[in-house]
Amino acid sequence: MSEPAIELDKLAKSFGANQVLHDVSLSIPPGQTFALLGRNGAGKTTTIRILLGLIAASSGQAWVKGIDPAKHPLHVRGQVGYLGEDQTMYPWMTPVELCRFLSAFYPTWDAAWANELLSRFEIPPHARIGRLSKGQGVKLGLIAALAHRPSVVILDDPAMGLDPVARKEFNRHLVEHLQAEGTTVLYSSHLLDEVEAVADSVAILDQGRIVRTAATDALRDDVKQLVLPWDALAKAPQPACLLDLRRHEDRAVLVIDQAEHYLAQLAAVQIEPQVIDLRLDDIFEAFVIGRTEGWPEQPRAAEAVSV
Ligand SMILES: Nc1ncnc2c1ncn2[C@@H]1O[C@H](COP(=O)(O)OP(=O)(O)OP(=O)(O)O)[C@@H](O)[C@H]1O
Repeated sequence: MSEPAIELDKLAKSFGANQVLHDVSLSIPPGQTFALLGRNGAGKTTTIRILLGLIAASSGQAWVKGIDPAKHPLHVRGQVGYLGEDQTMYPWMTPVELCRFLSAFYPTWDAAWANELLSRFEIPPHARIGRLSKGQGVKLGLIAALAHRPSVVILDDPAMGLDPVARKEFNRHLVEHLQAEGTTVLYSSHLLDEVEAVADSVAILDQGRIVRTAATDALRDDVKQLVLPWDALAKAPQPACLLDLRRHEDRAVLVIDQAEHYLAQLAAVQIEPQVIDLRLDDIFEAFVIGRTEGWPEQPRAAEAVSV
């Protein structure tokens, strides 16, 4: 098996007394498009900054293409295409000048592709960068990150600040182009419907901990919403992987991980709930804000309930 393009092993990070990453481990194979999902403050940017050697982990290790960013930060940054959340570029240059400037640093700079992206993204080539709109600045940052054709690309919320058309352009064209080229892409995002369309795998980061990592399709297969009469819960085994439990009038609405296993347990007590497929945003929500308390007491003598 080939070496992972990106690997994290039990990464922890504290800022003073505030521990913001706990035991974060990940392995991303080459060519994969991997989305890091988390609410504000979950630790996405901190993880990315450690991967680029911009900050040091408190403990644990990270590797990009086998290189330790804590020891060789410049080597890693030379190999990776990176777009940060608050990328600042040289405001006095024009986009064309910036591309020329960057091409001197990267022997692999693809000037033709940079020009094609400048025109596809409708960036005024000769305007001062300081005068560009926020979205134009993000697009220019993407070009700067990608035009040296790195084999690993790390993007911190690349769609932030882009309008819906530009986001589609990013997802449909740019990410698909990178996928076709076999580039490894790690990106953080809040826009889950767009992630769903392109990410091979996702990790859900909640308060500095990875609570689930899976191939996007497998996650949709594993996590389901089940609807059954509330009274049936008393006869149902309590699920080991309950993510959310709500009562809607006389019905119980559950979100369950490893749903297939739990459905078999329910079938054994003659309960056949309605099974509903979930989108990635609902799955994410169940993991990070799901409520699991309130399971009814088991009755002393359980009777079979059919629904
Ligand atoms: N330099 C720093 N000093 C102190 N605390 C920090 C520093 N950088 C980040 N933090 C804290 O670490 C936590 C995680 O922040 P981080 O920026 O990694 O979150 P995020 O998941 O990227 O959030 P967002 O989606 O809002 O960008 C937050 O509580 C933040 O306040």
